[in-house]
Amino acid sequence: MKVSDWKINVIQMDVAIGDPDKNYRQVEQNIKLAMQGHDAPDVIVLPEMWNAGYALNRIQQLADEQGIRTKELLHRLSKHYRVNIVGGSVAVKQEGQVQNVTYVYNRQGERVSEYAKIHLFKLMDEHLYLTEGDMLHRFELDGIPCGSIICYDLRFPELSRTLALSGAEVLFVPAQWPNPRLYHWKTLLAARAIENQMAVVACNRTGSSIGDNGEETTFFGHSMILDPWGEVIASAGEEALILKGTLKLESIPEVRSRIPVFKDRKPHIYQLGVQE
Ligand SMILES: NC(=O)CCC(=O)C(=O)O
Repeated sequence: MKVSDWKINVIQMDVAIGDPDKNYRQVEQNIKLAMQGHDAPDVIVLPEMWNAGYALNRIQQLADEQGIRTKELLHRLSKHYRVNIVGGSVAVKQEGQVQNVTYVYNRQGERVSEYAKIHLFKLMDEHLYLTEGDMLHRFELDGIPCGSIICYDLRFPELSRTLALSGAEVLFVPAQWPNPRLYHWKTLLAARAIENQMAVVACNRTGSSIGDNGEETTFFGHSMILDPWGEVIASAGEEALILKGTLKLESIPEVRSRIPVFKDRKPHIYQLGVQE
């Protein structure tokens, strides 16, 4: 099935630090809420590290062992509601190592993607507690080629370009991107959309957390849905809500033919490096 209008719901929620039970409950409630009424979405998107938050000192105990709890929840809800779910990301423990992992489920309840964050964010000590991923993944939802990255990965244009070159037309970006870097968040999201001529769907958490070091970090929300021209289709403020927007998928080939960026690339020159 290939669709033309894709209804997206972005769950911009607070995350209770170090309290997975509360977070699994509120994710389930939010997904149920999104599916109520006549305007049900095609895709639901969650934020980064929503199961445990950045309780990194305790992450070995709090992380989802083999991702079992998260996979069960996302499988059950995507199948029951026949909705695609880009499951934000969760802390997952496998063979003693914890990674920041995105699971994606299609409407049939099948897991179609698993991606571990590649660039760990040193300002939030991720590199001290987590193990980085080493592989990008392209997947399809409703016949639409998609890719996902996580938060700090957004600063590395190589990832979204690699995904776009592999055919991805929609990029999902779950995040816990804090103050005071709102300008970077908005600008980088628009840049990734414009340079890759792809739609970008970004889900940032809201609220605040007191970390293990006793410091409070506040998150500004501002989840966004952008079209492949970089225009904002929908944008949230700082409060918890479900951001709704519709992607017109036919605009992707239209934008790509208007300015043929991909045809105009010169990879043989990029590979030569820089002459000094
Ligand atoms: N959770 C993250 O990766 C945060 C990234 C961030 O805040 C940034 O400025 O980059």
